[in-house]
Amino acid sequence: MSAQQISVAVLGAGGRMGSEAVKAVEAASDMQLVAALGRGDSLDQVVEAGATHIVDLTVPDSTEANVHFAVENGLHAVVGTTGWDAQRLQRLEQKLTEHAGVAVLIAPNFALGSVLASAFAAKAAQYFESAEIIELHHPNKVDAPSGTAVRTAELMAAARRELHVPPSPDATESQLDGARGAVVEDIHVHSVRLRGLVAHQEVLLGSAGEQLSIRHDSFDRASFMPGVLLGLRTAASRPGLTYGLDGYLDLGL
Ligand SMILES: NC(=O)C1=CN([C@@H]2O[C@H](COP(=O)(O)OP(=O)(O)OC[C@H]3O[C@@H](n4cnc5c(N)ncnc54)[C@H](O)[C@@H]3O)[C@@H](O)[C@H]2O)C=CC1
Ligand SMILES: O=C(O)C1=N[C@H](C(=O)O)C[C@H](O)C1
Repeated sequence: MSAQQISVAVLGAGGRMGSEAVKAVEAASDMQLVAALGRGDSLDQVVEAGATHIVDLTVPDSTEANVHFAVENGLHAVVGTTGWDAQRLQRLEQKLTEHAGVAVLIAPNFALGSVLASAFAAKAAQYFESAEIIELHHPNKVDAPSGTAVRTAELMAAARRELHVPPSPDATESQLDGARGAVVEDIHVHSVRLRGLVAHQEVLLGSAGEQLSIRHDSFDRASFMPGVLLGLRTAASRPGLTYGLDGYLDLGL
């Protein structure tokens, strides 16, 4: 093993994403897969195997404990699992202050096109009256709205606040529960679950007489793997918490 090799443990290795990540790490000449864990496996295996990095692609209920374990053991973590709300992020930041030099990347979406689409949407949301998000996924997804949609809404809302853009106009007075979707920081988010889909998102922006749609489609989970590898290659040089793969990219937007 060369000195520069990254020793990776994949958590959630039997899942849709985890199994892709196992293949991607095995195919990377600068990485070595040292452990592949599924539900019920002891995290101690990660340390015993000599991992320097973990990739977490598990479930929202498990990810926080997995990442805290990694940090406590001095391992860098690249995390794609959803469920990282403000409280979890805050607890993780606190934990990282006790373990200087350890890096965690929480990436709601590893696909470069998706990261770009969210960044474009945030910029564009400053210039339109109305802004809503539709996310569309395979029906086996356990969470709604998607982590990507939540992050996109947060970025859009922050950008709109910066320019004092008022909330989107909406005259709805009565509705069936859920008819207007979930509301994330004033942005309505609609979740579609449909057999045949993988991971898709459309941001709709409207002003008088015009509409801009910003759409991204992942047709295959291979689309997420360059981002996973980028995360693994970059993490050690970016100690502390990074939320969003855009934090490792120079998007200049
Ligand atoms: N950031 C990104 O680009 C992407 C993120 N995701 C997210 O990744 C997560 C996984 O998605 P999928 O692979 O589609 O789900 P999945 O259900 O196919 O895979 C999850 C796997 O984790 C295993 N698991 C559960 N708890 C575990 C634990 N404590 N230790 C080890 N393994 C454990 C399960 O048995 C299962 O095999 C979801 O939160 C999903 O939203 C999915 C696609 C892209
Ligand atoms: O569960 C999925 O499939 C995906 N999950 C992530 C999310 O919730 O945003 C990333 C991508 O959308 C695929």
